[in-house]
Amino acid sequence: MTKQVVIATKNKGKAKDFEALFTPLGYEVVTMFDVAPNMEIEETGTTFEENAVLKAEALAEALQMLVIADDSGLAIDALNGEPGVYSARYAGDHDDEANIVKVLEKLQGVPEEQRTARFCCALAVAGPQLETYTVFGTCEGVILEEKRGTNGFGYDPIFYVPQLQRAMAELSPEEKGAISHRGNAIRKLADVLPTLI
Ligand SMILES: O=c1nc[nH]c2c1ncn2[C@H]1C[C@H](O)[C@@H](COP(=O)(O)OP(=O)(O)OP(=O)(O)O)O1
Ligand SMILES: [Mg+2]
Repeated sequence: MTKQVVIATKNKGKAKDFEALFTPLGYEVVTMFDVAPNMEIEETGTTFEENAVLKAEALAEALQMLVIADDSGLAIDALNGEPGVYSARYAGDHDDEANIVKVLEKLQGVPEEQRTARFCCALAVAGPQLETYTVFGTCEGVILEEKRGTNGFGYDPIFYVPQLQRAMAELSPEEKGAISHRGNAIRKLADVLPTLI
């Protein structure tokens, strides 16, 4: 029987990222679409960690199972860390295209050397009999002036990865996982995960 890992997300792009990361480790990824499609979890926290904990604990409580949640976003230096924890709602309601347009407008005229940014990812692990804990991963980059590539999701088309000289949306899911904030956070879970699931 394949081991399953439950992720408290309703973001299909994130789910794909997790599949690329967990499939090679022998886990099948299960999301809220499979186990709690009608559940809404409000993200009332002011940090990535707080929101990740909220999501993980709510779903773990509902399912009485071990759950991982991801709260993530983009922090742009020239915008004092915006959109940050509000990344999904920056231009309204979960509209990736509108969010990108807003970022590009705000950065209009800002030169390349001042367009530095990082993706952040807090993962929370929660479950019955388990004290919830979190890990954090980041990925450094530069905000492009226009979109490049069609892979990934969210802000990937405007996030340039200097290390690979490509936009995040020009990477395969495996290439992204090797350097991404999400991949870096998951690698911090690698030691404990087999003991939990
Ligand atoms: O690898 C990434 N590549 C591009 N964009 C990304 C990435 N990682 C997070 N992001 C952006 C997308 C969204 O605007 C926000 C996450 O918001 P966040 O609340 O964590 O996720 P969500 O609401 O889309 O799904 P859910 O809460 O159900 O997991 O940051
Ligand atoms: Mg969300």
